[in-house]
Amino acid sequence: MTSALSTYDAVLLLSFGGPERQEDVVPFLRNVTRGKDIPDARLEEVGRHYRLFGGRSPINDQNRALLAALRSELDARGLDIPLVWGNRNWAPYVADVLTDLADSGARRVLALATSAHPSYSGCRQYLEDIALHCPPGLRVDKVLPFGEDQGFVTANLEAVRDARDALAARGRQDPYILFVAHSIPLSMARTSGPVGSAEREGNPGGAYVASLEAVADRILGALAEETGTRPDSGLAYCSRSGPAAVPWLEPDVNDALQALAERGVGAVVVAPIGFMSDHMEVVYDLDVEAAATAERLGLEMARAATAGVHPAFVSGLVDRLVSTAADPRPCPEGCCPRPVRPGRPASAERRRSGT
Ligand SMILES: CC1=C(CCC(=O)O)c2cc3nc(cc4[nH]c(cc5[nH]c(cc1n2)c(C)c5CCC(=O)O)c(CCC(=O)O)c4C)C(CCC(=O)O)=C3C
Ligand SMILES: [Fe+2]
Repeated sequence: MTSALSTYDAVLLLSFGGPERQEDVVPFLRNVTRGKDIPDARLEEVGRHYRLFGGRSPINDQNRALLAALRSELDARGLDIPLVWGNRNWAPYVADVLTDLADSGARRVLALATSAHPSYSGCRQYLEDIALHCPPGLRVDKVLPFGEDQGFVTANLEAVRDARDALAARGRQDPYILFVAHSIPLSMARTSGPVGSAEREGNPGGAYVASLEAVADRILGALAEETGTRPDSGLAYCSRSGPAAVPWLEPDVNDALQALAERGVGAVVVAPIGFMSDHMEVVYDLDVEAAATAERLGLEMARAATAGVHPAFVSGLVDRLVSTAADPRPCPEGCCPRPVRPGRPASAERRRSGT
C-alpha cells in the first residue's frame, strides 16, 4: 500500500533510555546529567530508585513492547518501512542508530519521541539530540507531541474507568480522580509552546499544562456522559528535582493526597496521564511513594494504567506517523526553548545534552 510514509526510509522511535543492570546505574545518570558536574555520591542518591528495582528501569522493555506493537500495526496496514529505536541516555544510542541509518543509505527518517506532552524535556531536547548526532545527508523530521490525540485519550479513559471499577469492587464508589504528570520548572512550563489558542496564552503553565488539562477534561467529560456526574478531580505532579528555591509545577502528588485526606476524601484514582508508559517515575514515585502516602492517610488508592501498547493508542501513533509524513511541520521557532541555567554561558551549553 502506498502512503506518504513511503517517502521516508525509516521510522525512528526516540526515547530517554534507562539502565538495565546495577552496573549501568551510575554511567546512565552520568549521561543524563552530562555537563553539570554532579559528584558520584549525589548520583548514587538519585540512583536509589533504580537500585531498588535491581538497577533496571522499566523504560527499555516498555519501548521494546511498543516497537513490537507499532511493527504489527504498520504491517497490518501494509506499511513495510523499517522501524528502529534510539535513546538519548542509554544504548541503543540515537547517535549510533542515525550513523547506521546513514551508512545503509537512508536519506529521510521520521522520528517519534516517547513524550506525549510538549516541553523542552519532551520535545525540543529530542530535536537537539538529532541535530547533534545527525550525519550529513540525513534529514530527520519529528512528530509533534501527541498527548491530545484521541488514541491517547481513549487509552487513558479506559484505564481510569478500570481503576474506578476496581475501587468500586472494594466498596469505594465515586473516587476522586487525581491526574498526575512529571513536574517541570515553572520557567520550562511557561515556555512549553506551541502557543496557539487564547486558552494556552492565558495558561501560566503554558502548553504543557494546557495539554494535560485538555486530556483530563476529555476523560472527565466522557465519564460524566456515562454516569451523569462529572467526578471530582485535580491535577498534581511527581518527580520534581533540583534546588528547592527554583519553583516547579505544584502540587506534589503526596501533598495533594494529604489535602484530599484532610477534606475527607476516602478513595482516589491516581491517573498518570503525563506518562505514556510505566517509567521509573510511575513505578517508584507513584506505585511505591504515593501509594505509601495514601496508605498512611487511610486513603484507598488505585493507580490507573499508562497508555503503553493500548491498541487505540498504537493505532493513533501510526495515524500520526502517516499524517506527519504527508505534512511534516517543524516545531515552531522559539517554542519549548532550552532552559537557561544561571551562571552558565549559553554557548558552553549548546553542544551538551542532559535531561
Ligand atoms: C518533562 C519530562 C519528561 C517527559 C515525560 C516523559 O517522557 O515521561 C521526562 C522524562 C524522563 N525523565 C527520566 C529520568 C530522569 N529525569 C531527570 C531529570 C529531569 N527530568 C525532567 C523532566 C522530564 N523528564 C526535568 C525538568 C529534570 C531536571 C533536569 C534539570 O534540572 O536539568 C533525571 C535526573 C535526576 C533527577 O533530577 O531526578 C532522571 C534520571 C526518564 C527515565 C525514566 C525511567 O528510567 O523509566 C524519563 C522518561
Ligand atoms: Fe526526567
